[in-house]
Amino acid sequence: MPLDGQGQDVGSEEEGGGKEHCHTAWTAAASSSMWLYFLFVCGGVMAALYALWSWLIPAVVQYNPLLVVLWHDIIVQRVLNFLTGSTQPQRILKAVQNNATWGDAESVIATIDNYCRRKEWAMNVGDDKGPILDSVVSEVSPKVALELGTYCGYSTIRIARLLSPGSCLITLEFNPDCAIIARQIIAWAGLQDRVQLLEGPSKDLIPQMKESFRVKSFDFVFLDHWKEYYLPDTKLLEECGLLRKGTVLLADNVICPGTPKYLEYVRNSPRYESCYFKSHLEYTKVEDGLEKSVFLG
Ligand SMILES: C[S@@+](CC[C@H](N)C(=O)[O-])C[C@H]1O[C@@H](n2cnc3c(N)ncnc32)[C@H](O)[C@@H]1O
Ligand SMILES: [Mg+2]
Repeated sequence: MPLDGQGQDVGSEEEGGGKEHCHTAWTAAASSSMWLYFLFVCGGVMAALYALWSWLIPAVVQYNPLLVVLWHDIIVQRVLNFLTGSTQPQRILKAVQNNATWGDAESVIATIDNYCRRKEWAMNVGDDKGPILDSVVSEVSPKVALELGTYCGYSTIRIARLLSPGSCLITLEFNPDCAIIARQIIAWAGLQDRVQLLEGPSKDLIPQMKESFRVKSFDFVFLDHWKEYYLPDTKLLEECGLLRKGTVLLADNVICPGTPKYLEYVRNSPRYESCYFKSHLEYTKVEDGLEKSVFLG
């Protein structure tokens, strides 16, 4: 009996064990297929988000000035700052160090354009308006040039690489974090000897140009700092006697974000002869352009 009982007991245990084993195998199979399904859904969601982030939204917003600023300058930049623990100028410097040839200005320009077209938009004058800037600089062939607003040094490099030996470019930047990066990018392009980067607000530095930096007058001025300063700084340059008959002012972003007061001034003042070069806001399809204004004295 005990044997039978034991035998019966063993038999029923084996049966129970088999059922349990079967049940466990089913649970394992079900949970692994649930996992596979979960991973598949997550992968799909990630792929869709990536396509939205890197292709669909940029393709849609590139036609609208407000959406461009909202998406690229506010959302994407903040997300990348948060995820990478770095600033946009630091990321641009890294792209230059990883991809551009040391001492080769053209390769620095191409690297920055490539990075800003493919990875993240930045407020450089860019590769659409860049050739217009190049042609005006080449035509003027300035001995002494001024740039208002350096950011990472992209336009500084575009201008400085076209200067003849003995010429120089003074560039002003009031954000010290940008100035640190710009110095390194300008050095990477091999142009540090032709460029003097001054840190501080234009309204304080412009009046010091004659005494502290021995500038008689500028042959060329590139205006590309915050748009509300274009007009007051132009008037300051006039008051300080830093414009001579024939000085060429070239102003970026006169349509987007726009500089209506400056445009009204240079287009209506008898002291300037002004013309517009139509193009696009950097790395987008939004209309923007450069205003070239020759100071008549
Ligand atoms: C549009 S970004 C310059 C882009 C640069 N010119 C390029 O194309 O590569 C404008 C820069 O001007 C600087 N800035 C704005 N207002 C300024 C001022 N009043 N004085 C000096 N720097 C200024 C900002 O900190 C910013 O880095
Ligand atoms: Mg600009």
